[in-house]
Amino acid sequence: MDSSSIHIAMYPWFAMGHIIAYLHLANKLANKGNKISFIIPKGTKSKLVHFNHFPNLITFVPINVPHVHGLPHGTETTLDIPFSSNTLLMTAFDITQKEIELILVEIKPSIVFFDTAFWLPNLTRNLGVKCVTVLYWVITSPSMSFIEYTVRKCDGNGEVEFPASSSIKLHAHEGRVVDAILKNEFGIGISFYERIWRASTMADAIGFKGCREIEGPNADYVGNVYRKPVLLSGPVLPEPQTSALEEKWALWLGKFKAGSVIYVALGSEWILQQNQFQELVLGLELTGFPFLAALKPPLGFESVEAALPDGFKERVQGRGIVHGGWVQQTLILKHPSIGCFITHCGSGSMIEALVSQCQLVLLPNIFDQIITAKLISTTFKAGVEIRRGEEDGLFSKESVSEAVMTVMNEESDVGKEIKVNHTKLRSLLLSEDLESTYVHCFNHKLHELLG
Ligand SMILES: O=c1ccn([C@@H]2O[C@H](COP(=O)(O)OP(=O)(O)O[C@H]3O[C@H](CO)[C@@H](O)[C@H](O)[C@H]3O)[C@@H](O)[C@H]2O)c(=O)[nH]1
Repeated sequence: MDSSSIHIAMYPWFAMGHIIAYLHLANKLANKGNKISFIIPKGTKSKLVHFNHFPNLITFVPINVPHVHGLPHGTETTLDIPFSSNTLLMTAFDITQKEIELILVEIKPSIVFFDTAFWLPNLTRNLGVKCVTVLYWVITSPSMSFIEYTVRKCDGNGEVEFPASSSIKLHAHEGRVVDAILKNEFGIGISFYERIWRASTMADAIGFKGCREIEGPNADYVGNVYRKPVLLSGPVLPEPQTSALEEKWALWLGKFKAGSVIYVALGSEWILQQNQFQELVLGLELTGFPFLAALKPPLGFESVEAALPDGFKERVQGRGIVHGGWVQQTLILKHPSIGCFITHCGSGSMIEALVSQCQLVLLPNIFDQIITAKLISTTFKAGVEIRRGEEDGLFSKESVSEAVMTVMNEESDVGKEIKVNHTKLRSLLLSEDLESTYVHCFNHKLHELLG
């Protein structure tokens, strides 16, 4: 390690969206010569090694996830459980505190990146060396600033000016999702918002994945609220995977003409109700386009096959697949046959979507996804949201098909406008200097934090 390199430890929340995004950042920082100790649940390693481009500098530090009553044995990430059980997994995450302290004492990093582990800054006080903590959010800054603004508005305490570009109107069902962030328990005796508040108050600096060109001054708003330095890492574009697309997908996708296949994936957490699962796949059928849907089995089902509508499999034979397992999303999005991506707008998928050539259809579920979907569909007009009931938030097969047809119909003016706007965002994100400048400044700021 040369004198300008830093030893950084990273401990993201046990969600693949967080872990993978942290690993992409680890690659960018390793490329600058820094050494990273990447703490992960031990069973996730096999899904992550392909993303590690600097095995000489990025070391996985596997830990055991403690068992918590109510979670299936062996649960390690949100991928393994329904969303409603995330609070139990968060309890398990909090129980790792002692093990994390022992690891930090042993490896003595100079900087620790963390997100939902609000207790982590306290642990670094006893390491015997200076250690700076960075609360690094892979959740976008418009989402975080929206939550902070909502809290301050309710308290009648809006002394920090809110970025006007982010004044967002929510439907009734979306408002309830934001309310849950503020009120529901997430881990024992603490809400998600209180976690955010404690972590932001305790950290030495707050970092965000993202760039001002797309997300505006939202990160600065959050920094001002907590009076903390803000670091922006830039979009942290995924590095190409070191593996090739699985042959079965390459062969299947290769059967269709360029830009004709709809790819659907709703991230690693969202488990649909059976009715919504069926409306989604029936909507795909209705479009008449070929499709590949990578979905978790709906609530109460062991497999996706068991939950399909009657006769569906036979009707879409040869042109549609509903797959219940993990797929190589970044490689699928690069396949020339894919023309449309129905995404839940998780921050990882969104960036992958924006740098792809696909038309975007948006189906958000939880709070940050809702804010991101509004930014992309309303501010940038680079995607179309699937219409849902104002009160119940439900979508129908007709609304799924309608959104897809809007962007896939070559005669549609809206579709054409969306393509142009998406191309602008893609060009911005892929422009030669954008990412390298952000990473350079981010690395520089880390050195400044160390004094
Ligand atoms: O079959 C799959 C499914 C997902 N992925 C990858 O897994 C990541 C998923 O990340 P993301 O799109 O961010 O979705 P979630 O895992 O659902 O994300 C959680 O974490 C995100 C980051 O905080 C939040 O934005 C989301 O709201 C939250 O659900 C992406 O890189 C995908 O490419 C695959 O490779 N294969």
